Amino acid sequence: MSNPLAPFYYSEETVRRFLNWPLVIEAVESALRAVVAMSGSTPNEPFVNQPVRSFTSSREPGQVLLTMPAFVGNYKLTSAGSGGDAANIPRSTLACKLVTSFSSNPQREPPLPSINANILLFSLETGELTTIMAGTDITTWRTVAASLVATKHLYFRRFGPRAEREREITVAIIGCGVQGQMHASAFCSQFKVKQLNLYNRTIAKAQRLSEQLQQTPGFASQTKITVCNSPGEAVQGSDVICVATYSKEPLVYAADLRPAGCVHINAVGAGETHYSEVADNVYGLAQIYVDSNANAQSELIGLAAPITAELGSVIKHGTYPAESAVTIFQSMGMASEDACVAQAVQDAILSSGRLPNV
Ligand SMILES: NC(=O)C1=CN([C@@H]2O[C@H](COP(=O)(O)OP(=O)(O)OC[C@H]3O[C@@H](n4cnc5c(N)ncnc54)[C@H](O)[C@@H]3O)[C@@H](O)[C@H]2O)C=CC1
Ligand SMILES: O=C([O-])C1=[NH+]CCC1
Repeated sequence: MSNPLAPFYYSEETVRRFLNWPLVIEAVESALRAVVAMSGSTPNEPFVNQPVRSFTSSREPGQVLLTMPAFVGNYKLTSAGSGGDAANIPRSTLACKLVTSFSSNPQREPPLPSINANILLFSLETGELTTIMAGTDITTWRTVAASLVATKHLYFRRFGPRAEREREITVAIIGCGVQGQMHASAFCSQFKVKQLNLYNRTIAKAQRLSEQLQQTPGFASQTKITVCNSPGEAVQGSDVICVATYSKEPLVYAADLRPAGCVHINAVGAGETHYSEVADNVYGLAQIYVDSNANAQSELIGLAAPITAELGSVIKHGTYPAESAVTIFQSMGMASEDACVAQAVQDAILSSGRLPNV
């Protein structure tokens, strides 16, 4: 019998209470691994059916609606975060994220986020819509988690299995909007960041982020923060670079990278194309990793260099880059990441005994 209360609704405020790094990182890593397997290729292994997402332009340039469906089969969520009876049981999720990107929203009065999302979860038995979950924070957290996972496997693991806990790094954040802010705080909380370089087109925004970070309880006191006057200044001497803007012009150039290489770049944002923030001469010397080859084929047309591999295959097979490599994680964002995180959040909410429709 249908649930008379369906679909359940979980607000942004409720979702936020259940987001934490172990839960989100585990769910995102599950999605990245699962996407490597084709549907039904190995029985009982995790797999993803993820058709290419659609982009619908709205009234003005810079206003777009993305439709992001995914089925993730046979994956496990074991972290304490997802908890309850659901822990460690293979599960499957059918979901669709609807997300808009309106790049001038932060200039509105009052300002609004550029990215606004909702995630729909469907019954595997009947196909009915069971849950609508606010997805704006999930989008931010899962995108940052993908960068954290990429940095662990494409940068730190070059230096051994414990390097992400032991090795001190300098991190550059280019673009201090919603993504840049969370990249900055997450990288400082998850890794040993000795130097954090912040750059934003409007410098005051980078200065505000610097002050906020320093006032955050528990913020790593060993991290020195520098607000930079140019992206080049932020990039120079950095081991890890996270770039998350709407720039149609390159902000990261080869001449600014450490001459000895040994650099990892998380290319998160986009102008008209995903790869416009990083110069062709960086792509030319780098190994390029993506979240999904299938999405790359339709969304990275014109990329200046070939793709090395999916991040999920590096995680699965331990095929880490050489120490001196320059690597780029070209993050596009995947529906399967949203599906796995939304499922983990729903599990955590239900195991807490919290009532839906809040
Ligand atoms: N890879 C993924 O999975 C995801 C990627 N994104 C992308 O990340 C980027 C940032 O998103 P949010 O932080 O939510 O946006 P936001 O609007 O909060 O921040 C954007 C930042 O970029 C800066 N910026 C904008 N245009 C610029 C330009 N032409 N040159 C230099 N700086 C510029 C702004 O000053 C602002 O601080 C966007 O391109 C968005 O589409 C967002 C969500 C997921
Ligand atoms: O994956 C995602 O949600 C997005 N990628 C670019 C804009 C939003």
